[in-house]
Amino acid sequence: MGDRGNGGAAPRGGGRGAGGRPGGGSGGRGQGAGGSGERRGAAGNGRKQGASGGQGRGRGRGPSRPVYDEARNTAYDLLRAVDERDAYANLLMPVLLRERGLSGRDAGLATELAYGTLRGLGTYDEIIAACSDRAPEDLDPPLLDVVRLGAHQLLKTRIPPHAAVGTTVDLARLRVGVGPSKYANAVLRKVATRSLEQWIPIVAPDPADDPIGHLAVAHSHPRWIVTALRDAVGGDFEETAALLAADNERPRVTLVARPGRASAEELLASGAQPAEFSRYAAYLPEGDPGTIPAVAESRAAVQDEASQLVALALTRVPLTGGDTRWLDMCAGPGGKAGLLDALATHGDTAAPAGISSPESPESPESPEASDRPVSFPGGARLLAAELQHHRARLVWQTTRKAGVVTADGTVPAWRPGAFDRVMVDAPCTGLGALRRRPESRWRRDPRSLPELGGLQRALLRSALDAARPGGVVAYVTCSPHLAETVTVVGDLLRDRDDTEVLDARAYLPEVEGLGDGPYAQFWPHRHGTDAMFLALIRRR
Ligand SMILES: C[S@@+](CC[C@H](N)C(=O)[O-])C[C@H]1O[C@@H](n2cnc3c(N)ncnc32)[C@H](O)[C@@H]1O
Repeated sequence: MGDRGNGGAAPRGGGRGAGGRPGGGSGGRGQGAGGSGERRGAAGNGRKQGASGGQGRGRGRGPSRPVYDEARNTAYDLLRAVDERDAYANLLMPVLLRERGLSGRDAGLATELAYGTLRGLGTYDEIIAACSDRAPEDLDPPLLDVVRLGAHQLLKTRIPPHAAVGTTVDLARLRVGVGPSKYANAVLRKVATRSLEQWIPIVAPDPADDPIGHLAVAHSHPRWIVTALRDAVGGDFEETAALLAADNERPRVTLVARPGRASAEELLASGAQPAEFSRYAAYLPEGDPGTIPAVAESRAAVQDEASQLVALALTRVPLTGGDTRWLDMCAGPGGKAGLLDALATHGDTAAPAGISSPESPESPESPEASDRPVSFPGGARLLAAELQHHRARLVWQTTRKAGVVTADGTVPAWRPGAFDRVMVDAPCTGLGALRRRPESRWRRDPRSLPELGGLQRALLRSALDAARPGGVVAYVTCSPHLAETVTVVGDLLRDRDDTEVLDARAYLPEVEGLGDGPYAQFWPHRHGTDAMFLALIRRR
């Protein structure tokens, strides 16, 4: 293919244009796969097929009736809902699976196809463009989604090419129309002529000319996100590529055993596997977490390990004086509040080596003389605040002893200096959790950064005011974007002489590779966690 010149991976059609780039420059590369605007309604006239592979159907192309494949139709419906209704894939998919009675292999296939297609569509659109005389953005969005689904199966799964093409053409016939199905067939047969590794150098910009554009296409991320992540890892392109690749992997399911209510050992006995970092965590290799008794009874929950560790780090900072009043200022839907509530009540019952209990003989006589991490003994109470009432209700459901209020953290409903420890898990772009929300990279918009930055600064300012002298604040984002992390903290603290930044890494002795300090930055490619950022700030 000739000079691409445009460089950024962004979805070319289907209305998911966040961070998109103009045009697409796909003209003239096609080899004649024409399309038709013909479109039909929903599925309904095909023969139903239970198995997901689409093999052994003993039919030729053309006049035979298309086979209805529940897994692929479900994946397709999810893609359409994401496009048409701005649905959240991770919320809608479990509903669709339940409604359609899909479980086991078929549920796994539907999920993999939908999520994988959403993650990879930046790359797939470039390849589709190279195989067609029509730019993806000029296709009818339903047809584009079908072709993307087919491309994903051909390029990123072990589904045999004939099954990937055959089932996709059937899907197109049933859901989009006979004419479009011919177009899908022609394009996918061309896509199938090369592997993903062979297509990348053809469709992506030369890395020597445009390294950001190359990574954007090769790893299916919008260009602005590649730039932001490159900056966040310190400018190293190899590490950026590793991070982008990790964003395209399915995240493992991590459980948290809430202290005093469950233990990691109990989760292991229920089929989970030992976790790498948190003493309260366990990994669930397969199956529905809701079937684990401790999870069903809210004594345990699904929670990324970095989320657990930033909450733990806040509780490990030694304090002078009382330590009974904690605040979670942005608590909804309640993941960190659930853990903080249990820690406040029962204490850090499973502290790792390197963390002493405040009473232990090796502790300094006055813990406040040292910044050495300590394990909290229990006996505090959490107040959880959340702006949105429906999210505050979720916090109320997930906590046991905490007080829960619907409140704007920037307009405090509490008096200044009221708390010993404050968590502010600020609203952010969520660039640290792209693995979890497959469509989110295409929805995020860099233009939201200034507004978010203003809110993040206001919340951190209010959190510092809410902490008493000697108290401690954790500023957390699920984004490594520098504009949401070090810039926010740096800007705010420049004007305040009543604060001291602690080395957050010292409170996470079980984790290496958290950066140069004083902040701690988790990474999917290093730790297998979300890219969570933590700053610990002591109020003087
Ligand atoms: C990143 S989420 C918090 C996640 C939560 N800590 C957890 O672990 O489940 C940020 C939350 O802040 C809430 N929020 C946004 N603006 C707020 C404000 N001014 N005051 C309090 N909460 C706010 C959002 O509604 C959202 O629920």
